[in-house]
Amino acid sequence: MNSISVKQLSKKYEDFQLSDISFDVPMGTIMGLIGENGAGKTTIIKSMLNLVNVESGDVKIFDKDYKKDEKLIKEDIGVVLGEAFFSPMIDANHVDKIMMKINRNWSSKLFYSYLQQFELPKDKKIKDLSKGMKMKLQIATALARDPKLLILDEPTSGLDPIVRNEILDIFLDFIQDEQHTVLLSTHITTDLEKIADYITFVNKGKLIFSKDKDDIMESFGILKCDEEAFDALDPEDIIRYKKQKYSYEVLVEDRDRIQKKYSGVIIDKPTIDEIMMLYIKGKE
Ligand SMILES: Nc1ncnc2c1ncn2[C@@H]1O[C@H](COP(=O)(O)OP(=O)(O)OP(=O)(O)O)[C@@H](O)[C@H]1O
Repeated sequence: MNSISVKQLSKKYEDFQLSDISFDVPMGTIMGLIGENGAGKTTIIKSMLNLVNVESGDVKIFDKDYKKDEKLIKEDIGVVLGEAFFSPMIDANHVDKIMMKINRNWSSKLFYSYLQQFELPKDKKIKDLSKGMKMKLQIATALARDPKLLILDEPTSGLDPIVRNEILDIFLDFIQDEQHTVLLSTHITTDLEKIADYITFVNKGKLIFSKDKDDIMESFGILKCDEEAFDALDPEDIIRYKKQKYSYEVLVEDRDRIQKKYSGVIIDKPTIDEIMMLYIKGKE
């Protein structure tokens, strides 16, 4: 069963068009949403949460319609959008009191256990917390509602590697029972290499791919060759390429097949960053 199913989502801003975005997130998995600044990641998340009006698209969360069943669905979603979420003048104790009143799924016990785990003070005003501490407080607040689905926009940006790893471990723990799901957007693709099951890549409002991460890592390759070998490549095998001074870097898919087809060429296993860079900056 899919926790999230997005079909042909389109949203237009004056200078930006999100076109026909479709992807599924199976229950019990972590999906990473990647793309450069302004690619449309936040717009996808906001559209799915019905925070902005879309031109078209069909979004199902827990198999329910995101607009018709919005209230019901949102009881089971923890959201971290990376924006100010409470008055800067209150502290974590106050957050607990407010959330207890407005959310029937709220667990103070869980909240305080996350505060302890994240080493967050209970009585320091939000305005006096560091950027990383503010983000951790938001994540603790989202988790303390005991949601089935966590949706986070750049949850680890600005956090040091140790805290980032702690947070990634929390996401991994969260999905352990196969009943919980995480969708997060990020620029830190190495985080996704560690924890994601699926990756959805958008560029300039268009879907490039939505795939199983292990398939991505096993299938894509960067072929390195000289001009003569490049000229001999079948254009169908070239996804994108970049010309260096004396050589070419070519993004290919199904690298074992390509390796057999062109003997003597070097094909490296790429990182997600390298795949992204070649898709965005490479020539077709
Ligand atoms: N409310 C708005 N009105 C007009 N344009 C908007 C609005 N919100 C976003 N946009 C535009 O939509 C495009 C996509 O923005 P979005 O925030 O979705 O990108 P993103 O992939 O999340 O980028 P980043 O990684 O920088 O957060 C940008 O060109 C942005 O300027």
